This record gives sequence, structure tokens and C-alpha cells, in this order.
Amino acid sequence: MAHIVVLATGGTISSRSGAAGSVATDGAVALLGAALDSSQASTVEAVDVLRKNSFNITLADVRTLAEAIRTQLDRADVDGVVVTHGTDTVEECAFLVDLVHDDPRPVVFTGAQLSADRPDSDGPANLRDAIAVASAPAARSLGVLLTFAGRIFGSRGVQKADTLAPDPFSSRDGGPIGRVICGVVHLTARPARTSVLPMPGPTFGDVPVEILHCHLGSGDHAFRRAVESGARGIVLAGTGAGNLNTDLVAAVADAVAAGVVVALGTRVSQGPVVPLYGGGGAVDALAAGAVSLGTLSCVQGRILLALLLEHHTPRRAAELLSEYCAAV
Ligand SMILES: NC(=O)C[C@H](N)C(=O)O
Repeated sequence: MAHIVVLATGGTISSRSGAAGSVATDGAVALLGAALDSSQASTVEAVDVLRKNSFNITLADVRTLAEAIRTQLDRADVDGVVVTHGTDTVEECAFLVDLVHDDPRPVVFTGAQLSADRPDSDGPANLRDAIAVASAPAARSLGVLLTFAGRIFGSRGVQKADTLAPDPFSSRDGGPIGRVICGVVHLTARPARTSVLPMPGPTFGDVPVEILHCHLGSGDHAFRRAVESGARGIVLAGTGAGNLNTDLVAAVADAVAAGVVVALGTRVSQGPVVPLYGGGGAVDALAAGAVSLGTLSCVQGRILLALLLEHHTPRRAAELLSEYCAAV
């Protein structure tokens, strides 16, 4: 029988509603109490790591969670780890954990769209499914996964695509890699994975990497202010296939010359960055020294860039970012 550890971090799956709105309340023991009965095929252990809605989770918290997962995987009696997490930022947290995950045992994130005090909450079923995935031999060596509403996703590319839908996740340029049907795990694809990166260190929480959204008439003001305020990395969510504008391209060249790593993504939810246009488009942005994120989303690109900048010089971080984005 598989032994699974459930790490709770908060989110709607643990939230209860009051006059001040829904607030993360329940810990791991309560979550398991609502989800499991005596017919469970695995033994399950409960550990609390954080109790926050995920819009309050910081890079330092993500490091705390990555360390907590590592601690559980240092145990020979653990066959897999489940993390309950808010859906708002789970795509960032799961991606960081995946980047540093150096173990065949599954780590599976899940959460809920309806809070724990609702009789129709999706949390208990999602948690049961995540435990089934973490226990499944077929889920080994697939990296960090997300299970939600019966579907299984690789962490790279997963994104919250609907604020309220019961199945809010999609995958950029891909789809789910499997399903859980009546407690049985069916896998139909394997996520693409690259080499494992070093764990975040004590300064990970302080690496200033900003994301700026390009829009009609956005100019270069917000970008130059971010550089002046000490950003070491800036992810630009360009329009279309990664287009900026002529003012912004000039500001990117100045920032890169000053040692800031600029990553070029897109504000569009599907499709890669491709250098198609000059005159302020992606052709000029890349010529100015920006690094293409390819198909990686801006929020996941920011996580990767923060990790690289914690461990490397700006020049090396830019090279590694480029290599990673070209590889998958
Ligand atoms: N459904 C959710 O979990 C959303 C919640 N606000 C969170 O991300 O913590």
C-alpha cells in the first residue's frame, strides 16, 4: 500500500466564508477528514506548511514549500506527495517545484474552486484524485503534476484559464496528460522535462523580477521606472507573438546594457513568441537583447528567471533562460 504525505498550504480548498469573505482556515487534518473514508487504497499523513490564499504567497513561501517537499522525499517510507494550494498562483508554485524536482516519486498539486464550507465543494474529490495520482506507479518520473476536476496536467504550461469554472485549468500549447476516472489513473502523454535546477536559496524571496504588460499606447515609462527601482529581471508580456513598441525597444537595449535580464513573453494565452515584425516588434526586441520565452507563460518565465538570477550572473542567467526556453 502506497504511503502519501499531504502538505496543506491554504487556498479555497481550505477556506471558510465569513463576513470578511472567504479565508483560508482548515489545515491538512481537516482536509483529509472531509475527503477520505476507510476504503482509501493508500495510507495518508497530514502536514501543514502554510495557511494562505495563494494570492498572498511569496517567493519565500514557495521556497519554504519546496524545502518541505524535499524533507518528505528524504524519507524512504514516502511514495508520493500531494500539495493542496490555492488555484490563483498554483501554476507558479508547481512550476518552481518541478524545476528543482530530482526524484521519480510524484508530487501532485490540487485545490478547489468552491470553499470547504460549501456542501458542493470540489475539494474532497480533487484531493482524493490527487492522492490516487501520487500513489500510481504510472505517475512516477513525470515531474510535478496538477490534478483538478478529474484531469491531470504537467506543471510546465498549466495555467488558470477561467476564474470561476469548476475545471479552470488549461495547458499552453498542449492539453491534459491524463484523467482520473472513478479513482483510476489513466495517463495518455508524458510532460517534456529538462535538466533539474538547484533548489532556491535563502535570497530567492528577494530577487526582484517584475512582469510588465504591454498594451495599446504603453510606451516605456513603466519599464524605465522598474529598472530605476532596482529590478534585476523584467518579463515583458508583449502583444501578439511578442511585440513591444519602438520606445520600449530602446529602453530594453538600455536595460540589457545595464545588466538587467529582459525576457520576452506574450500577453496572449496560447502560442509562442516568434520574431515576425520589425519597427518595435519581436524582431527588434530580440535584437535589443531580450530573451524569448518561447511558449513559456510570463508568470512561469518570471519564476524561472528569479531562480536563475539567484544562482548566476545576469549574463549566465540570460544564457540559461534562452537554453531552457529553446529546449521545451
Ligand atoms: N480557488 C482558489 O483557490 C482561489 C483562491 N483565491 C486562491 O488562490 O487561494
